[in-house]
Amino acid sequence: MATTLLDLGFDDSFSVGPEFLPARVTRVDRGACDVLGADGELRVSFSGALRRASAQDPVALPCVGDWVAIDPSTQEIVSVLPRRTAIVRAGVTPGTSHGQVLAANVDLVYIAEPAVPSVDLGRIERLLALAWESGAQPVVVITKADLADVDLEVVAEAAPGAEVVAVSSHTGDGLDIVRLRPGRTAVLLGRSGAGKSTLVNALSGAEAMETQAIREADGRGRHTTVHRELLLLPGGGMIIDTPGLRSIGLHAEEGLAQAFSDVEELAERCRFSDCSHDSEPGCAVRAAVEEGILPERRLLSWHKLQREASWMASRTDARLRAEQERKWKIIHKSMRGRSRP
Ligand SMILES: Nc1nc2c(ncn2[C@@H]2O[C@H](COP(=O)(O)OP(=O)(O)OP(=O)(O)O)[C@@H](O)[C@H]2O)c(=O)[nH]1
Ligand SMILES: [Zn+2]
Repeated sequence: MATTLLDLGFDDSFSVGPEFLPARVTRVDRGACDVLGADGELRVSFSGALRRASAQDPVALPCVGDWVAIDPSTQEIVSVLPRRTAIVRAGVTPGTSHGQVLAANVDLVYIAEPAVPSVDLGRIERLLALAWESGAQPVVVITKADLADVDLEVVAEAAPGAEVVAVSSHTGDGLDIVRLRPGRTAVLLGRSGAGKSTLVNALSGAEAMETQAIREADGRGRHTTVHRELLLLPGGGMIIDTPGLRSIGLHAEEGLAQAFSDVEELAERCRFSDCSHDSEPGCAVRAAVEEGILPERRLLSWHKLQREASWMASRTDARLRAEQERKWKIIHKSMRGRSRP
């Protein structure tokens, strides 16, 4: 069965000029991309204009999941189409755009959290903030559900607005709930060892991702899922597996507000509109904790992630700029190397 643009998630909201071909990025490395289009797979490079634009602003670089316009005569990407959703690594300060887009045009964010040793609600909350910030719909996926019973109600309390499901890639339980309709794209987030690759393999019914055995065989050990890849699943739908996002920073103020919509709602009744729910008089959030309406853990989490978000905001801009400049130096060096006779 041939893959159509619709199967890849293309719709009226994306458009390219008549002289260009639309295609979806499945992988990016060293200034080139693998893309999938109506005519199948292609390896394409970046046009000069795109290189220049990306040097100014790394967010202009194509990333996995992007829809791009290809010039068929040069096999180059001439532009990245406006993203419907974007998972961004901390560093995008509002008003500037020094950051890194990890995945684009994702419909669902699967937050994988293993049932064992124990479900870490704090990590789920942090990834939920990131997910909400992306514009995609989060789903909390408790993995390895064959190993422990998890109270999904407790998880749901930490995840207002998100569906919570339990799956086992080993027994197949719950897999049907996370299967995707054709044209839909999910990205998997979660710490290393959460069972992301195993879940992708279970959904694709094949060894689509590098397995741990291979990783160990090549002597590099674990944590070496190097390439972000967009995979077409056999029953339709696409899944993006990113490297273990353990250190993903938080820069998601709106996302935080949504991940903590219960706290935000209570905060409307605080005496001060800028209440930090700390020691201010008339704090409705602390009152709710005292009355047992809001779990204290939720308020502590909220404090922790708020602090982290503002710390990231002050720190990441400079660091990311340096990182991107270094990257571009390497790319420019390799381009110079290539043009020598
Ligand atoms: N019992 C059980 N074990 C699982 C399940 N899913 C994954 N595992 C095991 O958990 C370990 C880690 O799984 P991976 O799929 O490699 O985890 P990952 O999230 O891809 O890890 P990184 O690539 O490091 O980010 C492996 O030993 C898997 O066999 C499951 O549903 N049940
Ligand atoms: Zn308050």
